[in-house]
Amino acid sequence: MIAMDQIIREGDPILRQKTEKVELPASEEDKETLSEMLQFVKNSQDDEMVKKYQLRPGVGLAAPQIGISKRMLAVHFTDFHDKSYSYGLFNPKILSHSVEKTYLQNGEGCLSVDRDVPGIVPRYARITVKATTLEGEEVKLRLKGYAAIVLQHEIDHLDGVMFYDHINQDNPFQPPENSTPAE
Ligand SMILES: O=C(O)C[C@@H](Cc1ccccc1)[C@H](O)SCc1ccccc1
Ligand code: NI
Repeated sequence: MIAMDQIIREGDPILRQKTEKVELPASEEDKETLSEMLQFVKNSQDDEMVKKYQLRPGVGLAAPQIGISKRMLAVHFTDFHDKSYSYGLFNPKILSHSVEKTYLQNGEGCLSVDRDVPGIVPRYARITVKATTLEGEEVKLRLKGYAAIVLQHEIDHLDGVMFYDHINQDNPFQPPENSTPAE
């Protein structure tokens, strides 16, 4: 079971590396790792598990955050319209995105960042992502709003990008042009 002491924190160079594609069909080892990542995210939303193992709640986890520089991530969340997402994804790739941007009005956090970094994080409002699921299925996900934000946050991790890299340093709370807050 993945615990918080296995989560890599900012400052570790692995969080700034571009990850390697996973060879498909995925090995049993890679499938086991991705399955454990998905289970960690689910556990982080279970009150008893959070209390028992001092977990920090999360909606996603990328492989570099547990020290593995591979293109795989797990997400488990319900968006603001009660649509649920639960995936382990190999080699996710953003095929296209909107010009329009969105953002969370309270900014973002990160399981690898043990400090508040205030500011608006501009994200594409709509994205199309292709990937291979933990079950080996090729999927094309058309995402908007909160779901688009979560996947962009996690895919950023696979490219060594942290959420605060996107914050406007001159005016952190200035909404980006052509943007609406996620709802
Ligand atoms: O560190 C991670 O990658 C997991 C992040 C993902 C994330 C943060 C902000 C916005 C979108 C995705 C954690 O989920 S941060 C904690 C958290 C928990 C519940 C809801 C939002 C953020
Ligand atoms: Ni993060």
